[in-house]
Amino acid sequence: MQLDVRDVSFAYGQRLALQGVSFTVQSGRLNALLGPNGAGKSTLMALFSRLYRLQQGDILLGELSIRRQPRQALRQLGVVFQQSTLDLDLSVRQNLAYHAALHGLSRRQAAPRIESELQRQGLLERQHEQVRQLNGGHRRRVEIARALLHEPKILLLDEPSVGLDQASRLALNQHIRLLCAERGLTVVWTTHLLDEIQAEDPVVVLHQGRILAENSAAELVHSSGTASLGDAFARLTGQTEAA
Ligand SMILES: Nc1ncnc2c1ncn2[C@@H]1O[C@H](COP(=O)(O)OP(=O)(O)OP(=O)(O)O)[C@@H](O)[C@H]1O
Repeated sequence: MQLDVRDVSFAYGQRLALQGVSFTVQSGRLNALLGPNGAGKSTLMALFSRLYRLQQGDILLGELSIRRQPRQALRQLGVVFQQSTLDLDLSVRQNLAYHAALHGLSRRQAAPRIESELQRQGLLERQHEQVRQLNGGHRRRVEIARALLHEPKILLLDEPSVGLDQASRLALNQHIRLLCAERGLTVVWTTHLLDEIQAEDPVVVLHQGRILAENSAAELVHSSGTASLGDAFARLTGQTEAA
């Protein structure tokens, strides 16, 4: 499912965080939303998930407008926030069951979905362990399994690899790509870590609340006449590092 951001602006009081932001997220792909600290990535995520109300513009999930059909639109969306929201004292399975109940799934509906998501995330054998026992990478996977329980078409991941070691970061990135390929999931992956982005990935570059570029990573490098995505990013934003 495609996601369209149309002329979205947002201010915290006098402070303008997003200014006339428009871009399209491609269906069934890992789309990178790239920007340095303060670019407006988290604000956009909060608008996608209706944590904040739109002040100007609209966001479309397929044909569904967040402004006009908020409930139906939200049903298409799974979200993993930057800060973990798992209950560390509950088991993996209990965390998922609790979330399923919040989404109005009966136990009978929830059980097979929980099984299949845990299987897909390679966590079925660990379902009865307390989340506290898991490492950072596995906790992220529990959150992803939980975000996919209601079978959304679009998954938002806000800086999902923050706090993970290099091996877990890579594994998580590959895992998400597999979900895109296997079930046509549309993913928005916000990051400031350029090595998580591959040449063919659609990339949106956000800087100081504005879109600076929207293209594949390879095209961004090509059109900026630079040698790497890091250099292209530096040229676009005037920064040497994305962080
Ligand atoms: N609650 C808030 N009140 C006032 N200003 C805010 C608030 N949240 C964010 N901002 C400001 O809005 C702008 C965008 O911030 P946002 O957190 O969306 O950026 P970001 O790209 O997610 O950065 P980071 O990677 O640091 O999370 C920044 O200038 C920030 O200072």
